[in-house]
Amino acid sequence: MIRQGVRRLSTVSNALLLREWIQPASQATKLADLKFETLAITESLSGNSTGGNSGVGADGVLNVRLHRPTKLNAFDMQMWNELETLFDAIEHTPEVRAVVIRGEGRGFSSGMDLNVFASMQEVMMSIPCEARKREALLSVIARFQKIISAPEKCRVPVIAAVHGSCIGGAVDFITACDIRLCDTSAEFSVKEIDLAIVADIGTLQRLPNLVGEQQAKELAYTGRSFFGAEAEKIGLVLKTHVDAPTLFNQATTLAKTIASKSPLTVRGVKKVVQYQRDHSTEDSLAQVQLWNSAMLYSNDLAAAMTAIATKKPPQFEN
Ligand SMILES: CC/C=C\C=C\CC(=O)SCCNC(=O)CCNC(=O)[C@H](O)C(C)(C)COP(=O)(O)OP(=O)(O)OC[C@H]1O[C@@H](n2cnc3c(N)ncnc32)[C@H](O)[C@@H]1OP(=O)(O)O
Repeated sequence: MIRQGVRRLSTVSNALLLREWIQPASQATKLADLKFETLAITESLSGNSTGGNSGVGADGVLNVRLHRPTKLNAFDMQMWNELETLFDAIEHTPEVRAVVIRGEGRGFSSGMDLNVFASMQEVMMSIPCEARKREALLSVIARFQKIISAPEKCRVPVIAAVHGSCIGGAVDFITACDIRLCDTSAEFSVKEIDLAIVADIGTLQRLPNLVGEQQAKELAYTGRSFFGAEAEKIGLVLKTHVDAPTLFNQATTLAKTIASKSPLTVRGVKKVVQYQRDHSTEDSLAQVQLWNSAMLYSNDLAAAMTAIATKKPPQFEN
């Protein structure tokens, strides 16, 4: 009797834990339960925000703001940690179908908080062994890279809506997003060269794919500022809008459109497009064969067919 009871208890908890792996809903990482200081989750993308966290809207769009407006949304350690937590929580919140991210106040972000560089040096200097010091620095750079890569790894599309300054680490961040939109006030700079740093958290890896190697090198060698119109011309952003309200409106419309599509299919498109970037056409065609032979016959296909036949919008599960 006792052994049977033990077996049943462990079967139940195994199933529970497995279900969390498949569709995680752990309270600790649910978006609505998180409190952020340097990020704000807002009902809409427009208007000013005083912060707060209202969770994801019924439309499946998560509106995120970098929220240190008095410091031009520079990434301090709190913000790095919160971005990591945010993207982890998005994976654990199935209702999120698309993410839009913007900056609060005067711009998107002025990149790494310069105080972090000073703190990094202080922490590294406190490690007496040269090898361990370098090992520690390597692991710190790897952690920054992981956080910057989070939008690319995210299971849903992430749209960056850039107004005002977008400097250094902020360029690293937006190049890992699926789609970048901006307004005419957007001012970009691959600023690391002016700090005598080889940009090391993503820009030099992703920017050449977006704008071409020669153009990426010119921007990274000079650190010069360039504005929305040029960013669109060279292919860094998809579109430059006339002003910030229009930008936020258009970003929201795009996110809502994406969120209305089959989430399973959107996830597939993201994976397939990402795979083709890093593989040959032949390998990528083979990958999509596998994807669709596994995923084509979904409830979403049936819902889409019914929607076409009945001329009613389809309803998809997350
Ligand atoms: C392992 C490495 C990992 C990551 C590496 C990332 C690399 C980078 O991100 S390099 C780029 C670093 N960023 C910068 O160099 C930008 C510095 N800021 C500026 O040059 C200017 O602030 C500006 C963006 C040109 C805007 O100028 P302005 O409009 O005149 O505003 P300010 O008065 O200068 O700024 C308002 C307020 O914000 C503070 N602030 C702005 N940016 C930063 C920042 N990056 N770090 C820390 N603080 C910043 C600025 O000091 C002001 O604060 P006050 O308290 O009001 O003085």
